[in-house]
Amino acid sequence: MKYKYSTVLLKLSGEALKSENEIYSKEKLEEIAKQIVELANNGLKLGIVIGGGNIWRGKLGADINMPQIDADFMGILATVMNGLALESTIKRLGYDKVNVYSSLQIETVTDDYNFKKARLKMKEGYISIFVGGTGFAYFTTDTNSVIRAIEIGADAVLMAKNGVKGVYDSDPNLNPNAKFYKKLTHRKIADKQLRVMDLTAATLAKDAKLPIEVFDMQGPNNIIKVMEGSLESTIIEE
Ligand SMILES: Nc1ncnc2c1ncn2[C@@H]1O[C@H](COP(=O)(O)OP(=O)(O)O)[C@@H](O)[C@H]1O
Ligand SMILES: O=c1ccn([C@@H]2O[C@H](COP(=O)(O)OP(=O)(O)O)[C@@H](O)[C@H]2O)c(=O)[nH]1
Repeated sequence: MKYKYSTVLLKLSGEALKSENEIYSKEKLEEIAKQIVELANNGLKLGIVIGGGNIWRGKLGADINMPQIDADFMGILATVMNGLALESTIKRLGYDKVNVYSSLQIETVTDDYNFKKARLKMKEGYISIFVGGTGFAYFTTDTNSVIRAIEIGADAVLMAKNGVKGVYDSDPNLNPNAKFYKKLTHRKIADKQLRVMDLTAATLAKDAKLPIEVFDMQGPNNIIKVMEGSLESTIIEE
């Protein structure tokens, strides 16, 4: 199958993995992993950044009087758990060439990372799962997605949303008349404060001239469809 891209960085939020009451849905993990395996088997070079929002976000720290920096590191650890859950599901589906690279060195369960090694392994068909975010508090995995995309030489960041098909001029869940954008510049994201990623990530992507494609991953094979170019989405580029 011909895909639009040859190397991508796929950003998944933690929300994508959860069920109604559990931090993990077996069905959702399998649905995501199945598509990732098909894409990798068809030659797409895949880097994946996974968030931690199904388990913990730093902003929750305030609820328990926890300093932001401590709360953020809990969120960083949540991303490690999610990366291991995804790795295990991908391997259970029979695809063994997976590396989990963590910004926090956790030798027992993650691989040590340098971008040159990751690029070589990806040329051999290895999927790179990046966990631990940037490894710094006060950031989010959106920023880490842009950083890792630059490092692996990705053609684009594929930003998966849950139930929203792309970027609008306002929150479509609050404003039924929100206008959908098929195309946008990075600058417009910042200028119009469109909440689709944090401004640090948008600015970094603009400076690196890195395209971002925002799509809704909820839907049968939507991750495959967006790579084939057959899914309506928002493309952000200069
Ligand atoms: N301009 C916008 N375009 C699209 N979605 C927006 C916008 N502003 C706010 N939203 C809201 O942001 C939500 C996605 O939030 P986000 O934290 O990025 O989700 P995810 O956890 O999927 O990454 C959407 O469900 C939507 O309700
Ligand atoms: O570089 C990073 C990435 C993540 N986080 C923390 O980890 C949490 C989970 O990451 P994120 O919110 O990006 O996950 P997602 O919303 O994509 O599930 C964030 O709220 C932050 O508290 C962080 O401190 N630094």
